[in-house]
Amino acid sequence: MEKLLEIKNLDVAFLMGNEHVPVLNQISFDIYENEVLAIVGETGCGKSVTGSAILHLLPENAVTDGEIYYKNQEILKLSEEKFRKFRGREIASVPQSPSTSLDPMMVVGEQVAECVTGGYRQKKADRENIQTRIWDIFSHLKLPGERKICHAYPCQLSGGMSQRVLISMGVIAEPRLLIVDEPTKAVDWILRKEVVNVLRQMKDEMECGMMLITHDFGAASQIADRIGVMYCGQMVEIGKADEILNKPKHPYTKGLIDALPSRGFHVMEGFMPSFSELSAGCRFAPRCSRCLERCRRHIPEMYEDGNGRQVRCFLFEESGVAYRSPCIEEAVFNA
Ligand SMILES: Nc1ncnc2c1ncn2[C@@H]1O[C@H](COP(=O)(O)OP(=O)(O)OP(=O)(O)O)[C@@H](O)[C@H]1O
Ligand code: NI
Repeated sequence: MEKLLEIKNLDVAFLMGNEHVPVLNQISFDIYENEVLAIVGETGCGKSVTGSAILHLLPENAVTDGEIYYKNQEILKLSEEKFRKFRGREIASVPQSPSTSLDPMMVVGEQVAECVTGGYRQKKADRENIQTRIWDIFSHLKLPGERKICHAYPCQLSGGMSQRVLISMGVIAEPRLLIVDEPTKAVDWILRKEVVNVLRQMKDEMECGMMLITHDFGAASQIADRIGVMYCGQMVEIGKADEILNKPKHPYTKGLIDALPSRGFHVMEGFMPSFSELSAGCRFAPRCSRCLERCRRHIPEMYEDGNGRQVRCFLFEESGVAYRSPCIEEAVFNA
């Protein structure tokens, strides 16, 4: 599979008065064509900032460093004008919540059409074209009575229908890469299942890569091909979804999985440190039950096993040994 997106050593800091608060630190990962990469991690770890950096949506007080390549072209440093040709058609995002992203005074068909350059204000032929495409996407997303729904106002739709309208807004321009930030955050349990199902169906039917940002490990493991785990502005582990779920290597990933209701609800102790008070050494060290003396003094790098699994943890520094021998690996965690 071809690489669609390649992020190399991305740093993002925010200027807060005279203070320079570093948030993202050396983030590197790839997204391949037609794959779903989920980014998980607890609140405030930098998932949305990463998505905003890709979409050129960071606020003015953000300072960035590093590179982001989309189909081999560097896009992080592109001017707004040059980036415009990527937004929508190449890289698009699904708005976060119906209540903040849908205009209550406008019929939803028109709002979806606005996501294509020119919207309904285009020539008649194009307008009809867009209309047909909206019907097509609505029926694809199993929005019953798609023609009628185009003329409905947001308050006339159920929660599940509104969520699907938002997804339509992301996919109407047929992007190659779709960024979906926290699709299940504000929705209840029944709706969550529905959103997960729609996304899973989209993954199978539409040919685009997807970056799914969520703190919901359950949703991530149901939809994603690979999962990247972030902690306090750093990527700490990345690998195939089933391997991350069934054989987590980083102690933080293991903690997140143990906290899942299906795995016993063992909630991790402690809190993520604040970005302005980071101590030397591994950022997870203060909460880590496997912490070694050196973890408090030195920052571990990302170690790679040669099969695409990366772990930022000294326990896997001698990856040749730790990765090749399952018994040693078990020993590390079960000791
Ligand atoms: N404009 C900004 N100015 C200053 N700090 C910011 C700004 N935007 C985000 N941050 C900080 O960056 C950090 C990462 O935020 P981000 O929104 O990426 O977290 P997240 O992982 O998406 O969390 P959540 O799961 O709650 O959405 C947070 O500490 C946040 O306060
Ligand atoms: Ni977020």
